[in-house]
Amino acid sequence: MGRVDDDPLTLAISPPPDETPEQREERLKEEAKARKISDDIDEEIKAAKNTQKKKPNVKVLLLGQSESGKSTTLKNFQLAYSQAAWEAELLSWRTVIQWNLLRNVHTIIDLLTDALENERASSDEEDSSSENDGEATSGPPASPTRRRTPLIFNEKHRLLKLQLLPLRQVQKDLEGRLGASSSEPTGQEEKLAKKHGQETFVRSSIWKASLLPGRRNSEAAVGLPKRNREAEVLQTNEILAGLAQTIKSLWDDEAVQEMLRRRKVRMDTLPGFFIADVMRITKRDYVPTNEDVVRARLRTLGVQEYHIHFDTGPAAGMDWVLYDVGGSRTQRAAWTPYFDDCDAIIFLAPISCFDEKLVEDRRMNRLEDSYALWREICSSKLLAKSQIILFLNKCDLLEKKLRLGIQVKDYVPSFGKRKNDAQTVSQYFAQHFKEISKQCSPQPRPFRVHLTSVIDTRATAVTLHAVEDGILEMHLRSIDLM
Ligand SMILES: Nc1nc2c(ncn2[C@@H]2O[C@H](COP(=O)(O)OP(=O)(O)OP(=O)(O)O)[C@@H](O)[C@H]2O)c(=O)[nH]1
Ligand SMILES: [Mg+2]
Repeated sequence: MGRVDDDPLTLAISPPPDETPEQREERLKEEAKARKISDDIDEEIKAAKNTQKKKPNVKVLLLGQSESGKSTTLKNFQLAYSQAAWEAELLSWRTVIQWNLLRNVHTIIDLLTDALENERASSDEEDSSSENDGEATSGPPASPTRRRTPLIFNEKHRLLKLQLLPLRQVQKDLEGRLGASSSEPTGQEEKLAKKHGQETFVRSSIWKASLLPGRRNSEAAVGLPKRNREAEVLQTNEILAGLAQTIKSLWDDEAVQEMLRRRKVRMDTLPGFFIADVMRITKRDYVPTNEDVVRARLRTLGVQEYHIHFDTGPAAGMDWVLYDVGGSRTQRAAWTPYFDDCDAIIFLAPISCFDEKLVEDRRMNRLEDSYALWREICSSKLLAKSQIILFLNKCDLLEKKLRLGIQVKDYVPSFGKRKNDAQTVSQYFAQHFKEISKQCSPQPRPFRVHLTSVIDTRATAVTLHAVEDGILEMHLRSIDLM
């Protein structure tokens, strides 16, 4: 091994042996200058790297059909990573929950009205001796068009209807506060509501700020001075507290429950189901719980941007931008401009919907619509480099349906004679999504899937941590490549 002095580089840059003191001083000055330039360059590179790492926020899009659980997933992000903001906004959800409750009430009242009218029509034609004592009857499901429907309602029900009449106006007021707009229907409730001329489409972008006490007026405040608004809120709370017991009587009524069973309306599986909690949520000092907020239903219109700042964990110090979009067909054209530059898509497919039809197109099976949408997203060239994470959502409802004996093969013939249990069914659906991803992706991409029930905030927090790690890893890798 040679001595350091023999090293050609050392020899080349070492001072000449006959250097004078002036030359030495000059040389040292030059060396200091060069060192400064080199240090400055190093600093610039470091700063550039830092800004590169900070500048492009992680950009995530939540996609999927309407009612697939996109906004609910967003709420889970906020709950897990922006706790302070989440808690500050809890109270604003009270209005949405009250509105959801009133929609439950009016779904029942509309069915009841229908049944009562039907009763009158049939009793006109029937022998008056056929009227019973108003007790609920058992037997085949009642159909509104079928004659000789056994009568199951009495004066009590007409009185309940009358007592709850003021709630129509309260619902309208709440819609005004939330920013009611179009009349695009969703599901059974909306169909009925539409029939009765109710507004059912609520804009979710602008309502929050105006509903928090002490917040400044915003677009959603619909022109009401703050004091009037607060008075209106108090009045709503009072009316609801005053009618809570009547709403409970309606819900607990055996004939009403029998009517729902016969008409195959499973209220507890409808989005925004709160009537069973009426006594709790109409208390004057009610503050929504986390679970109430994730169960609250408010449709998204357009594309809404949310910023999440990570304080802890592997993404600490970073800002993520999440885009929550409206999922119904008319809303989907607005998604594409957001594909550019997108790090990851969280795609939600509600797998409990295998036996349901799209509200906006009653010929289209909801699972088929999810497959078609997934195909489009996977094949998008703009998204070729984006990570796509699939949430097969509403697994809790899938289990409920299968327990009720609903057969997947009746709606998905290719499912054949496989076991009709949640595990087999979800794996079967997952496999189908996987194949589409493999066939349609412009370049190979890993298939990442999670079975979720995003109303379960604890389980979802665990899923989100896994998602966070995956997205972050890919984001940092893409920065390294820049
Ligand atoms: N039981 C159950 N309900 C869920 C689940 N995920 C979402 N929901 C409920 O389904 C309803 C619709 O969820 P959203 O998150 O509002 O749906 P979305 O995809 O944002 O719908 P749009 O805004 O219309 O595109 C809400 O009332 C949720 O509480 C789930 O996994 N299980
Ligand atoms: Mg939404």
